[in-house]
Amino acid sequence: MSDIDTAWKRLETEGARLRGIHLRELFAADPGRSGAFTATLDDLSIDFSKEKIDQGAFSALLGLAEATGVASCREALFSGAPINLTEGRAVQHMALRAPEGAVVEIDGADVMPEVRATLDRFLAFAEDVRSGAYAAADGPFTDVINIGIGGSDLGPVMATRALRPDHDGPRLHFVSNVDGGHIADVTATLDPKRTLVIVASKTFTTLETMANADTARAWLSAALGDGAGAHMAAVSTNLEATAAYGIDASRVFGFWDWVGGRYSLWSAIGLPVAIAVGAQAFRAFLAGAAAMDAHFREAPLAHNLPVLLALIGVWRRNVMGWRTVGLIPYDQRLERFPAYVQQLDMESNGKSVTREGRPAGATGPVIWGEPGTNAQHSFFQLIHQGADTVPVDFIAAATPRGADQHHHELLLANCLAQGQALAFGKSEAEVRADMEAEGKSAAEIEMIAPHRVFPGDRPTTTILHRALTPYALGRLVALYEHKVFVQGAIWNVNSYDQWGVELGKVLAKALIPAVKGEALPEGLDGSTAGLIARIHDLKG
Ligand SMILES: O=P(O)(O)OC[C@H]1O[C@](O)(CO)[C@@H](O)[C@@H]1O
Repeated sequence: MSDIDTAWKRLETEGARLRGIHLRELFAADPGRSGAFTATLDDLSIDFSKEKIDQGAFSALLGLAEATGVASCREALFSGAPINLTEGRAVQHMALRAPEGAVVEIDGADVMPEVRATLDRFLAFAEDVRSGAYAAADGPFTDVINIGIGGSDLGPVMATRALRPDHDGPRLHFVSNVDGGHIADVTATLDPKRTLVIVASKTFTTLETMANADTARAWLSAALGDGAGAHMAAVSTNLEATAAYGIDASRVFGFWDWVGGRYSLWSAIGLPVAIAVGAQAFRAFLAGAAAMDAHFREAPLAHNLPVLLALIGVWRRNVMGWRTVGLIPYDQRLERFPAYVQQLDMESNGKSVTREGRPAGATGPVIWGEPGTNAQHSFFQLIHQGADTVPVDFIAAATPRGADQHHHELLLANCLAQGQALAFGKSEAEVRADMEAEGKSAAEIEMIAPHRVFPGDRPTTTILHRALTPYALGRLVALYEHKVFVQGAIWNVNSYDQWGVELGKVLAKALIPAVKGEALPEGLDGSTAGLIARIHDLKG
């Protein structure tokens, strides 16, 4: 049996043992377990004491990390080796936030001079837009539309909303969906004469983005004629395509094929964020991520935050067999964080073959979520009393930014209460005692009590930091990036390709003529042909 098989076997044994032990019992046996199962980096902590693990399981998880070579995979990542083997590329988004003086070599060449020059250039442009040094014909830009999708959209949207207290630049708007309603609704409220449009696309070929860019250009041209071009900027790795599209090179900002789309927020893809919050705050955001990079690279596995978060995920997914994870920020400004992590995690580790092309076991879980406390009043019912166990990550800040302290205390109390209720629940005996104290009749108690029982034993991990500053946001995003990397290493999948999105793109292109009313593609299946016929009927 290989070391890896032995490590998995040991975990199975630990899982079988712990499955039968309620979280209440784990806390009764070791009331101080939050000390043992909390890891910190400065003001950031991860408390995983409400997960169904104990020291035996924890040490088995660390054994798995060692057996699967997480530490050597981590070195390969930072070395600039082409670990994205299906595309023959290095994975080096960390270079985009590397500190002053760092040298990062890819293919034997230091990429940092170019990275720094591009960062300086796009931050200078952001400052020019903010100050009005680069202005619209009628005065400073009041509004900016970022057109992009996936990694060219979710990161900028998420970060712009998260950093609302730092937002002192022009208003930001985001158009991603090819649904014409999206761009129509955004442009309806804006003045083209005072709006800058950024077309953000790593490939500059994405159907949705190019269709929206064409529509935006037509909207600008209708108001500005030949002046429309001055209202457009682009971010891409495909500089030939941006030139062919006619966007002036002075407003085109590049990045590199060793930056995956869902890891590109740190590159010029972050331009809209920089326009919103300014260069200084953007640099603080990068510094926060760099601090997490240094921690991830240097900290021993047992105290390494991304490694621990990844191991908790492996325990939930592979040992306990729970298939989804709720990501619930108790922070309204992180409202798009679950969607951001959803792409980061599910596009990276939603794989079913190993790096060698053989069948992989259970890999990336389904990630979803909404901010608390809203989540409590919608789907938390199922998490408390549903038939499935749904593990949850909570994220909260100890202090608010630009918001009322009293509200924040209510928010935190709710976050903590959910973790308590999920872990410890409320037994039937407790429910009956409460109902008796409320003066309910024996018949009513008999009928209602089972419905009021909370089984508990439902795991949560709580991530806490001081405040959601640009630095803290950078650190948080990098935490999840590296967690995804560690899980990919353990599952032995390539976390950096996304072939699974390709087939739909090809099929959609082939169907466009038929949807427009031309001939159906040859050999089209009966269901799709029937749906197209129905669409034409309904169009009339
Ligand atoms: O930035 P691009 O090249 O337009 O791609 C957008 C998104 O599309 C994807 O390639 C998936 O289709 C994502 O990985 C990417 O973030």
